[in-house]
Amino acid sequence: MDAESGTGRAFVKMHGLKNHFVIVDARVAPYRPAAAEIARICDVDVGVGADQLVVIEPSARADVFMRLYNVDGREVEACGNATRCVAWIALEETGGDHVRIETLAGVLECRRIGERQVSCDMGRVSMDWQDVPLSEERDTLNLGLNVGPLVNPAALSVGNPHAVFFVDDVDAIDVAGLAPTVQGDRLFPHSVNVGVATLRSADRLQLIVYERGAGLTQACGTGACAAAFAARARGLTEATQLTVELPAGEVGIEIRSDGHAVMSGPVAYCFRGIL
Ligand SMILES: N[C@@H](CCC[C@H](N)C(=O)O)C(=O)O
Repeated sequence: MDAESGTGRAFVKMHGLKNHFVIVDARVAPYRPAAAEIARICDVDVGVGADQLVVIEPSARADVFMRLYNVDGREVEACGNATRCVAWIALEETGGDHVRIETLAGVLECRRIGERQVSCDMGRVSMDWQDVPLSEERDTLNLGLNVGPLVNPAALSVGNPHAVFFVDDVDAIDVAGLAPTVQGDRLFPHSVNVGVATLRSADRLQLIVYERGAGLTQACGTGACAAAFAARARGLTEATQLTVELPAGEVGIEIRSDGHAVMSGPVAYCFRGIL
């Protein structure tokens, strides 16, 4: 099999709360797709359609290695919803209750918690400006960046970069219209996933995420981790177990005392095919 071309490869399409993934198993035959091919596969008009392309590779440190590409072809470090999907594939293969997934952001521990329900330790959330990364030293808790009604986000890394704005009513915000300006700010040398959140109660957040390289998605797992962590860091809540409501449904986020975010939520199969 040609490592550059996806033609003829089997894939499975899965989603985690309608965050859609084309998943290719490259544990036997290597697969390093070019940006144009990734864009074509993820384009629902000419390809399969997905928010990210996910490639499963062998790992020397964990059960599998998960490689992630955004629609624009950029390889990215982390994806919460894809982690649950790949974990479910590995859990079905092993029949066990626990799998380890290596990513560019580290090795993630994942557990079966029900039928097509997975819990993943997404690692330590960082508010160090160099980890996000930002282009210069700033207070990441109060970044002081304003774009229209979006004011003063927190900046965080969940392996990948996030800016989280808290607003009174997320439904009143034109997230798709405003987020590209945030992403283009010189503070974010690698761009950023933009989350807009409203605290609905002490342990419940509503969140919309405009993802880097994918735009508005129905759910973003790392975005949910970032919003829950930021809500606590800002002192908006003291809850350590939060429910995050995304357009397509809910994930549970536990913020552990060691700073790790543990995300729990569903996975679903859509269909299988040949590229
Ligand atoms: N949908 C994901 C995040 C995917 C990567 C993101 N677009 C980035 O560029 O960092 C999730 O569920 O976390």
